[in-house]
Amino acid sequence: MSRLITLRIGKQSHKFSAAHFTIFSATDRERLHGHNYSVCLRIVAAIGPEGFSADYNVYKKRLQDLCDAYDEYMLLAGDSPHLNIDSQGDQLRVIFNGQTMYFRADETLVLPMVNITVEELSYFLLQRLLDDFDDPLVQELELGVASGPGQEASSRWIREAN
Ligand SMILES: Nc1nc2c(c(=O)[nH]1)N=C([C@H](O)[C@H](O)COP(=O)(O)OP(=O)(O)OP(=O)(O)O)CN2
Repeated sequence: MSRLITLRIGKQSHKFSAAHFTIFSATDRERLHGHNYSVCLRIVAAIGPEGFSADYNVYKKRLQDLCDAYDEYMLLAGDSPHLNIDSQGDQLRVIFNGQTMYFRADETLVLPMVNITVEELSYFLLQRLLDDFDDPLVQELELGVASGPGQEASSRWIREAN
């Protein structure tokens, strides 16, 4: 039987500030606003022979890099069926329900998700973490994103049994 432990990582610096609007339906959306999103990670891993499991410094750095990559951007849901997004010189033109909005292209990220919600962000950031992940001791990862205190969603990866 392997000895499993749980590591929880979520430093104060593991956050990013971004602007967005949640889309509720084809005709209903929030006004543009921002959040200080915070990101945390739960790691379930087998303990190794040296008395530690996953080196948390590695994951602290990975979370920080992820947060830095999305900090101070306007986030748009590139897979939303309700948004029409096209490039107009140095601007992105976004049409929602007949309303047109323009955002600076270099300050906007169009992300592959259907909505900019904590649910979608947690899944997206977890996939980015898994993109170059190769720690055989790790059995489970759960990445949480909070848009403020008390409102968080998380997405989970579990290693498949061989
Ligand atoms: N299931 C989800 N529901 C909602 C999400 C989400 O990501 N997943 N997001 C939002 C809003 O973007 C966001 O929460 C804004 O809400 P609002 O109440 O205006 O303000 P705060 O988040 O700052 O929360 P306070 O309680 O007012 O401090 C909505 N729903």
